[in-house]
Amino acid sequence: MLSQISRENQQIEKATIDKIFRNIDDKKCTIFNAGAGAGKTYALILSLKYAVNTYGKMLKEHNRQIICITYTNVATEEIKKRLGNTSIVRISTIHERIWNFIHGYQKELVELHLENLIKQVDELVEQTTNQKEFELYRQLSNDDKSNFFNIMFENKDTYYKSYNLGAKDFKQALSSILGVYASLLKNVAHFKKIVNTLFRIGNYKKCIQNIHESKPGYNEVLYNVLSNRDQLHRMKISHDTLLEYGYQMIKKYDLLKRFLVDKYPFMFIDEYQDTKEIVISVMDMLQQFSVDIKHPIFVGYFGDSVQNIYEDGVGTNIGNFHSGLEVVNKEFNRRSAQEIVYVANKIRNDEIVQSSIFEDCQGGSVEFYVGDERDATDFIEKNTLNATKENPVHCFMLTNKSVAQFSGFENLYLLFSSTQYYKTYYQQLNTELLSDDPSKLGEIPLLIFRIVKFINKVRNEETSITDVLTYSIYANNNLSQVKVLVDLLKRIEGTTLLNNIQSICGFYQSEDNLSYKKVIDSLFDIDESSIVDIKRYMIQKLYPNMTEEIEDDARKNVENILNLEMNEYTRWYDYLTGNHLGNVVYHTYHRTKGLEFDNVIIVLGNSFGKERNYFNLFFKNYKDSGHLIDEDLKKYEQARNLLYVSVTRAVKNLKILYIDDVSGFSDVVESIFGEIQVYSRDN
Ligand SMILES: Nc1ncnc2c1ncn2[C@@H]1O[C@H](COP(=O)(O)OP(=O)(O)OP(=O)(O)O)[C@@H](O)[C@H]1O
Repeated sequence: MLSQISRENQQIEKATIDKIFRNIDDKKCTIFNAGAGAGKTYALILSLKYAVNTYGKMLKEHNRQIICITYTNVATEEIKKRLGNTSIVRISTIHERIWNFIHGYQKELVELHLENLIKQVDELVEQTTNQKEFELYRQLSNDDKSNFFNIMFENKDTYYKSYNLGAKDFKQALSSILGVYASLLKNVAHFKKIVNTLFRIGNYKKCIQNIHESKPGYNEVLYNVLSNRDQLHRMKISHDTLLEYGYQMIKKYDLLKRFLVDKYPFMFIDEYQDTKEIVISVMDMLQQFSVDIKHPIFVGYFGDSVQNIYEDGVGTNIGNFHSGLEVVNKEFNRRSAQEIVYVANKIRNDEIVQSSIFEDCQGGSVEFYVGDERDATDFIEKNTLNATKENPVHCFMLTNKSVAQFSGFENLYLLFSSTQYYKTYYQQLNTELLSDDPSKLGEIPLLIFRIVKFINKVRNEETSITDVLTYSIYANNNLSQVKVLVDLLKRIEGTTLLNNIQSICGFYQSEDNLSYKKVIDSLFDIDESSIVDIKRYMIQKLYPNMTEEIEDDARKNVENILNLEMNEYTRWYDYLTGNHLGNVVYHTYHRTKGLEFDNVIIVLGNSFGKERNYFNLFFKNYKDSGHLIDEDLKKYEQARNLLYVSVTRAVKNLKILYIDDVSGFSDVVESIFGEIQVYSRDN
């Protein structure tokens, strides 16, 4: 099955690829927008190879390169593997690339950073003048405001040490220090908001002053790949700010544009649909500029607007940000059996109607069952009896919770999802707690990920030293010093995450080993490497709008997160890093993007995330979606895209268990998936 291609189809496919090659030659910016499994990633690799073979010598002679931008680090590695070794193609995520574009222009970057700091100060000062939490603070005279700030600044240590205490103890710890300003403690949550904001303003102002005075460490902006929060006052930026700075720099400096278009005449972007608009604008700026100076570059976008599953992706709007793109289509499917392609076309229901490129494309299967949520475990068990570790069944689960439960880290998931931050930004859990790309994890999950990764590596006898220690550490120590350090790291122990962190911090305090301190400082990457600071940081991030009523719960929840067994964290870590140990592999729908599996089970239902009516909204409006507007249209398209991405991962066999009633739209379900079968545990 899926092996024989007629000469005619071969030629049609070749013509599509040739069209892309011609556009590369003619520097005609192109969008290859084709359905799932059409071979876009494959075509991208062929295009890269073509550019290398045709232009490699010239590029090398002129010290020029080809750029390929991928959506995740995982995709970067995959393309590197498939392309093979070449120094001419630079493959990376957009963040790494943008940083590479701008990091050499530190004078200009620092200027931009300074402007940003001034803007941030203005915005924070504005908050103190109009937000309700600052009401009492506003009543102070200017002298009192600065006295209050000075007192708090001098007593920063006490403030932070007391930060995690209950409201009563917190007030007690601070009231004597505050003297006449103790009345500000009336509402502890408001008080903390006031002090944190004033500290931030103070930090930013200090940083502005240090930049003006050219103090050491203030003549350079740093980007930390493994952190997703800005520390502007420390001259450190993270992902979003990096893109913003990149955009601003390229917009402002023609010389930089000139350098970039000369250096990189070919740029390829994979999964364009989920790329941020600001990135497309950067590409557009560069291309327009290249035309103006008569050194045209080639920009090629590879993707599928219907596979846009992240809200900040450009999707169908790409034309608004990069105009004049030449569209190349391909309507063959290279991945799946005909039975799956048929279902995919039906879901997509637009002008792209795929047919398999293979003559022997029959023999796959699609089965649609209706059952109960309680049937899911049984359904999966019965349908995976023949699965093996080498040939597993891949189950896409409707909820993050069930993925976590089946993968062995349900408690961790439940604790995070019950925090204030993730209750508010529920949709973010998908990426911020479950992404296989560390750069997409949330701030606290990423901190914990780093710690768990570090502990796992330290405990694993096969880990090499260079994997745990940075170059600067082992290069600045002699062998016996490195041994002392490694022995110390190996003494870190504990059965819970908290025990491990306590053990790490214990040695930090008791041992006089500078290298150890450096390793731990860069591991935690917070103000101070102490358990108090970690807790405070977790509370601040997971409860950004703290009120007195929720303070106790917040503290308890953070304690519970820390008190979870290390084994559970290791299972979460294995899940994130794709270290699958069983015959059945569980996925969130989002994580399956770009992948393909012979046998797929999808557990499906009406709701998705916090949305009660999601997939049912899609099925109900399927026959007449033209009347939908605004939120409903957005939701309809999101549900369609996610369903499309999911079913098109299957190569041969697809089984769907719908865990809600489908009677209101059974005709649509049947027209897409065929006969509806009723699943019952007793059969
Ligand atoms: N020209 C080709 N020759 C041989 N195999 C191909 C070719 N094009 C694609 N394939 C194979 O077809 C399958 C689907 O291709 P690919 O993953 O590139 O599709 P895609 O369009 O990127 O899919 P999706 O959008 O669903 O992620 C892969 O197994 C790939 O190796």
